[in-house]
Amino acid sequence: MSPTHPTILTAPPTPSNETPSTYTFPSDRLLRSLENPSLIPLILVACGSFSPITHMHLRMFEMAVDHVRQNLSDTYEVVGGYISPVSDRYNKAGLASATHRIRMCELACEQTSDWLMVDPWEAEQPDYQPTAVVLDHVADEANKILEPLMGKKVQVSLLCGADLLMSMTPGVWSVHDLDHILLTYGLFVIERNGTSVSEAIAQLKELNPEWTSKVQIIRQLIPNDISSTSIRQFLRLGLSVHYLLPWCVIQYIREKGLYMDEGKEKRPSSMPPIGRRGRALQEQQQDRQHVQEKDGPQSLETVDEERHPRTLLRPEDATQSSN
Ligand SMILES: Nc1ncnc2c1ncn2[C@@H]1O[C@H](COP(=O)(O)OP(=O)(O)OP(=O)(O)O)[C@@H](O)[C@H]1O
Ligand SMILES: NC(=O)c1ccc[n+]([C@@H]2O[C@H](COP(=O)(O)O)[C@@H](O)[C@H]2O)c1
Repeated sequence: MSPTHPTILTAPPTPSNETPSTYTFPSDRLLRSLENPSLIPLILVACGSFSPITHMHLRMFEMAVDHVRQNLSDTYEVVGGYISPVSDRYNKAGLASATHRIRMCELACEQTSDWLMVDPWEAEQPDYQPTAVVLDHVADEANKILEPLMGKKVQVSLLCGADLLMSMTPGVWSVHDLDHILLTYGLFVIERNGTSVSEAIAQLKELNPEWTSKVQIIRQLIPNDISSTSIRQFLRLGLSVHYLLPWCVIQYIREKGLYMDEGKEKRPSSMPPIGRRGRALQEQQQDRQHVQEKDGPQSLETVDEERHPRTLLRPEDATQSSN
């Protein structure tokens, strides 16, 4: 256990594998056959808040497909991609309701992609579902459909940004889940401004040298630093978010009046109130310079510690981490 992580006081409810009766695993866009039958079919799953979904969330999948084609073409063929929005039980400030987040993701996938899908299973569960359980769910459902058609098991992998990789420490994740995710599924990690990938990898290696064997790092050749937090801040300030997220999502946000006030957003904002913007922006730049001089490059609003709530352990691990 890392001594830097506080004792977990609130254990989440026991993960439930009950599936609501109306639920059907979305599979209409899954490829049913492989172009090269000797390869392993690969499904990418991105877990997160998606509040709201941005162009970068969608682009992560395209970057991962390019990465597979360029570096792993002798092993994998991508046959599907899923976005799995987290449920309302996720203890994070500033989230729209799961219903809205699912719908925004669906609109974005329907209108900007011909292969991405949204799996609402995680968001519709009454209890918080650890990411390991979500990946198990997708692997089970996808294999029910594809294994008989392809005669082999599908490999499911987690697609995420480097900040999520950096959060992978006992205290935020259970050791059992890290073991399961990193050894069974593997990770496709998109580098992200504010997180040192090499530091994150070193941290993971120190915990268990085997854990990095299935981690693929994807460089951002055209850096894109969009975050949902900055979109929410822009919306509150009445600034344009055009070209940062799909138009259909912008329309949905306007129609439903989402992200217009501070709401539950408690995390310190790096965006100043509109009247003081000029001066505050100046201060922000000075701060940023100070932080960069001190700690290397990072974005003020996206320090990893603020990004991920620390109350996601399974009950048995909460006990572990307080010892
Ligand atoms: N600009 C980005 N570069 C790399 N990865 C990203 C980027 N934006 C989002 N991601 C990744 O997408 C996944 C889901 O993101 P999430 O919904 O948490 O968005 P976010 O922008 O990080 O949200 P928030 O600002 O609310 O913390 C995470 O693994 C996150 O690291
Ligand atoms: N223990 C876990 O399974 C664990 C820990 C931290 C984050 N996560 C997941 O990572 C994602 C993080 O999303 P955000 O970046 O929006 O906080 C969420 O889907 C969350 O469920 C899972």
